[in-house]
Amino acid sequence: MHMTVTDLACARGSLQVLAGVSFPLSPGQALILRGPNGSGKTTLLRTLAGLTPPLSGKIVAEPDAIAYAGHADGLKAQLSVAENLRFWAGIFGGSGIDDAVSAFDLAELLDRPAGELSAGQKRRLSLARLLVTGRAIWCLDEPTVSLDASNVARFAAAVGAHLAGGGSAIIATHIDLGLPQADILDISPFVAKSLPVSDPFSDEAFA
Ligand SMILES: Nc1ncnc2c1ncn2[C@@H]1O[C@H](COP(=O)(O)OP(=O)(O)OP(=O)(O)O)[C@@H](O)[C@H]1O
Repeated sequence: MHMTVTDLACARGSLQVLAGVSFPLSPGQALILRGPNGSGKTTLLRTLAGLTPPLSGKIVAEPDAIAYAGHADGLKAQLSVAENLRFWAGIFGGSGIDDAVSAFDLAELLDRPAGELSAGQKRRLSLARLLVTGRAIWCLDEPTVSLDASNVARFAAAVGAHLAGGGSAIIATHIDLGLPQADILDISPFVAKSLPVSDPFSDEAFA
């Protein structure tokens, strides 16, 4: 599924962060966002995912094409691993949880409450939810935080399989994910002078 971003300007809180961001994203393509701390990678991903309205510009994609995974794991602590996955599969109308369980090696953890998992296990469960959404375009913000080397490789394999199936991904990361086919988008040239926004949008309700 294609996405086209044209001349996008994005804000966070009361400040404009990015201006003039344009890129196409094709089925099978991974785009790695690079840029120093505070340059606007999270802001761009949140805007693409619809959590923050753009100041101007266009994002053209099919409705309900995007799945977003941000810094927070977003798990239901009292529910088990299996219940969390089934919950999200129900929300997104996905076909089941087996592929997600296997891709992120969660079989041994299925009956454990999500709140009692280690940080890396929570992250694996959080990322596994992407597979149950059935959505084509993954917007991922620092997805490998808390993952050890073997689980970074597991994540890269899941992204590779998603791309091979015609999906696409935009990933903000400071590490090398081992995705040789990925393209790089350095957002530094698009960093806006910190202009105040006339009608600030508070996104804290989503936090
Ligand atoms: N909740 C917020 N309210 C207001 N401004 C914010 C908020 N979160 C971030 N910012 C500001 O928005 C700008 C862009 O931040 P953003 O988190 O998008 O950068 P980033 O490239 O993802 O950074 P990092 O690599 O540190 O994760 C920064 O100047 C930051 O201080």
